[in-house]
Formats: sequence, structure tokens, C-alpha cells
Amino acid sequence: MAESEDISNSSSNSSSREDMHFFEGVEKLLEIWFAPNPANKNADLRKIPRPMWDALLKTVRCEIISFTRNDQIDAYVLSESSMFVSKRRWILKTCGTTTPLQCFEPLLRLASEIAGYSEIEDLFYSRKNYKRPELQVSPHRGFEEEVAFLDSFFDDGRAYSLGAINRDCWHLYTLSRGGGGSNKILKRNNHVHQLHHEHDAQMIEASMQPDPDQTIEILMTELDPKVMAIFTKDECSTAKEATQKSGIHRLIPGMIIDDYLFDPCGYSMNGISKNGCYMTIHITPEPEFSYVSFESNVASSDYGELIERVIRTFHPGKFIVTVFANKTSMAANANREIEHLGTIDQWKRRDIQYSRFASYDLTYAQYCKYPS
Ligand SMILES: C[S@+](CC[C@H](N)C(=O)[O-])C[C@H]1O[C@@H](n2cnc3c(N)ncnc32)[C@H](O)[C@@H]1O
Repeated sequence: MAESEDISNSSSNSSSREDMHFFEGVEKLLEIWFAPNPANKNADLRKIPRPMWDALLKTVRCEIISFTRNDQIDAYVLSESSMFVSKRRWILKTCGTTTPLQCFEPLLRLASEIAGYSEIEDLFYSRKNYKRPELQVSPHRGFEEEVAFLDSFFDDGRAYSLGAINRDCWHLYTLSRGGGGSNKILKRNNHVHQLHHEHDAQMIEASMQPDPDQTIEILMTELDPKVMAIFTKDECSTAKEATQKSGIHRLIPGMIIDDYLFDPCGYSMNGISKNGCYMTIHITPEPEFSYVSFESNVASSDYGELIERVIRTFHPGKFIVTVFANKTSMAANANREIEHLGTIDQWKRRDIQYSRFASYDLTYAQYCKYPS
């Protein structure tokens, strides 16, 4: 489970880099689905009030800087990336030296005591390899430490590393329990109860066919400096100007955009649409460690077009694509589709892996610009 940059950064040159400005754009992404609560039809994570989110995010070492919502989803722009709250799905994506796993226990307490959920159905914790892992804070100093932390909560978690583990790679910890609830309880959580009534079990059985769900992420590095310059106060005075100038507003039509331009540079945006779709983009433009992430749950049977639009917008030297899709998703065949995308414009695929989990299929691919 070595991280690619562990190798290049563990040597004596790390001290000479201490004075250099550095920001770790690579995010830690935590997505949790709570099991429907048959005893409480009104269970809803959006009942958790803002001051409680503020307090929870303090434990992660970030804060809310902007907020937008619709009937389906509450979307928060954070000082370090984003949080999305829906009825029973919670997504936290944070970069820098944040510690999202530290909010695990408070989150489960709020989910149980305020929102009305007592059981986790699915959990996905993922991230790309860090550029400078030695700057991270416990329990995020390496994937092994993150896995050990999560294993202390769950009996049935599984950890995977995809891609070339001595180069660009991507780590995933998941329960992927197959939907429809689980008899497993959390090892460390006193607030979680097991469902045991036969009536509950029958209701769960009836709802076994999952709603369609999918997530695409595109994680880009070594970006075109001319494009990155858009996301600085030198070139744009407002976030809206950067969104328009870069063409971000055209990536997925119909999104209500909440964007933020940092001073002197850096950019974050959330987009939400009426049908519950979201997109989120985060940009670290500094040329020495440029990084852009794109993520959305928009459904598509042809992600090739969206991938093209994204990489033509940002011009990365390298990128990773991951697609999660469940069986009822329009994207259920994404693995075959991406298998056919050996080259996209000047980008050539170097790696592809396909994994089947209990409730989702996952495709991972890595591309490099050529000639590089
Ligand atoms: C929060 S943003 C987007 C991070 C994101 N994970 C990404 O994809 O790169 C990070 C960028 O904003 C800059 N920045 C400026 N002020 C910041 C602040 N107060 N907090 C976090 N980042 C800030 C950083 O130097 C970096 O370029």
C-alpha cells in the first residue's frame, strides 16, 4: 500500500522543501448511505441544524464558506472542498491536511439522535495518493492508518488500492453491503441498534431493488498553467468570472452553481440540479502542485463525452477516472465503455481496472498526455 509520492518524498530533500508553499489538493472522499429506517419514515439527514455541522466540521479542521440547496440536496462549499447532505446520503470531500475520519463518531451520533438513522447501508472512503503524505495528520498519514481506523468501527470493511501503487493510484475502503440494510452493527458505536423485527426485515426485502446511482470522478494533475491562471485573483476578480471564462458552467447543463474564488488563488464550486444531481469542482492552480478534481452523480450511458469536456476544459498532463455504478444505473456498462476509450484526444490510457462489489461496479482508469 505504498503511496507513489512516499518514495520520492521520504528522502533527505524533504527538509529543503519545508519552506516552500505547498497545498495538498488531493481530497479524502467519504460517502455514507444510511439504511432506510422503517420505524421512522421522516428520518432525514437534513434535519441536522447548521450549528451542529459547524461543530462537526471543526473536528475535520475546515469550515463552511457558502451554502445552496434545493428540494433534494443541501450543498456546502467548505474552506477545504465540499459537503453534500441528502435525505439518507452524506458526502464529505476535503483536501489539505483535513481529518474527515475524525468526525465519524459525531456524525453517527447526529445521524442517530437528530436525523433518525441507526444503521449504515454503504460506505465508501477513497482518495488518490497524496503528493506529500508526510504532511498529513493522523489518522491520515497513510492508507494503512486510515484502514486501521475504519476497521476499528467495522467488522466487514474491505480495502483496495487500484492503479500503479508506485505511481498514480487510488485507494478505496468500502463496506458495500449490497443494499437493503445489514445485520452488522458498528463495533464502536453505542448509538446504533440492530434491526431485528421480522416486519422490518420484510419491508427491507421488498425494497431490495436499489434506486439507480452512479458517481464519476476525474482527478487531474500537471495542469495547463494558462488555464490555471484563470483561477487566480490576478486574472479574475470574482468566482463567477472564473466559472464563465473557464467554461465550467457548460460542463453539465442545468446546474445552479455556487462558486468561490480564494485569495490569492484557488477555486471551489458546487452545482446542484432539481433532480438531485450534483457536481463539484476544486482547483489548486499553483504550478508546482496543480490539481483539479471533478465529481458528479449525473447519470449517463456515455461518460466519454463528459470526460472529453472536462479534460478539454482543464488540459491535465495526467488524470484518473473512477466510475461507480449500481445495477439499475444508466452507467451500468461504464466498464465496457471506458475499455473502448484507449485514447481520448492527446491522452492515452495507461491503466484500467474493473472491480465488482456487492452493490456497485467500479471502473478505474488512468491516462497520460502523449507525447509527455
Ligand atoms: C480549497 S481550494 C481547492 C482544493 C481542492 N481539493 C483541489 O482540487 O485542489 C485550494 C486552493 O485554494 C488556495 N487557498 C487560498 N486560500 C485558502 C484557504 N483559506 N483555505 C484553503 N485553500 C486556500 C490553495 O493554495 C489552493 O490553491
